[in-house]
Amino acid sequence: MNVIEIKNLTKNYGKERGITDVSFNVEQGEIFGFIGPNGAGKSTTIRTLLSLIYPTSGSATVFGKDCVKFASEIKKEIGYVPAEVFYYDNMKVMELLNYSASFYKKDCSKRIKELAQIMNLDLNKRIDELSFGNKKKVGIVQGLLHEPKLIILDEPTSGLDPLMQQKFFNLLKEENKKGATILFSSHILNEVQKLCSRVAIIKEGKIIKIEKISKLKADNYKRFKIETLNNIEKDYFNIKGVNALDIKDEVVSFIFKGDINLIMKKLSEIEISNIWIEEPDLEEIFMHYYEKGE
Ligand SMILES: Nc1ncnc2c1ncn2[C@@H]1O[C@H](COP(=O)(O)OP(=O)(O)OP(=O)(O)O)[C@@H](O)[C@H]1O
Repeated sequence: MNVIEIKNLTKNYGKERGITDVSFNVEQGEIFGFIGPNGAGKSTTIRTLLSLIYPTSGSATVFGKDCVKFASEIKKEIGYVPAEVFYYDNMKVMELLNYSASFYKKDCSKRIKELAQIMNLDLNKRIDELSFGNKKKVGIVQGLLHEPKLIILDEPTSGLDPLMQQKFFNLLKEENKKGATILFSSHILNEVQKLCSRVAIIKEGKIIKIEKISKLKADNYKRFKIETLNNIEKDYFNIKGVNALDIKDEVVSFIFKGDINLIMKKLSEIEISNIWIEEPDLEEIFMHYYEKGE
């Protein structure tokens, strides 16, 4: 069963492009990633799903219900963590969370305390005393306190330190084990890979690929920078999977996609003095692979 079904969803902001003909489904029990560079249309898609904005054309359903017609009913089942959180500064964290909980007809007080403990959030602080990261944690607790069946997260990790990100990911995995379906939007491929089973990739308002993470992982993108002891022939690295090749004197750099053994063999045949192997960011992968339709 599909918890989310998005069909040919288009949203224009006047003459500005928002999203164009976006279609994808999220199955029950999935952790589904939604990735794309800044301005690609992730927030627009999510905000349309939540009826915070209305589609220009196309439709979407959540739990089989049209997201515009049944907006208020659907909202009770969704936990939403927005990309940016704005609060009334003079409220205490606990007051704010109790206020949020009052929209759901159940006692959320135990869960609020549990979540605050997991996320290391002081419930007695005033909102205006909190750092950006701690405000983000308030948004996370606010989104999860009613134990929603569908969790929608829009770039939720910005502002969280690596330890807290890990705790948050564990929390999401637990919610998922308990049965929650998760839509996780991000522009960081690496974090989506850690958590999700499938991803939709959006670029300039259009879905360009829907892929299993296992396939993306097999693609194994790496950025190489190598310092060689001798000058390298221009076409030495001209092999399948190598992109953005740049050779300047003894410094060679490129992005590689494919069987890592192939490139290691190539490297073992030349004398090198230094090497850096890093994860390319999503922008680079988009620029050098998806744009070319590889
Ligand atoms: N309120 C608005 N008015 C006009 N244009 C908008 C509005 N909100 C978004 N857009 C445009 O819609 C497009 C998609 O933006 P959106 O915020 O959905 O992208 P995103 O993938 O969430 O990016 P980011 O990671 O930067 O938040 C962009 O071109 C943006 O400029």
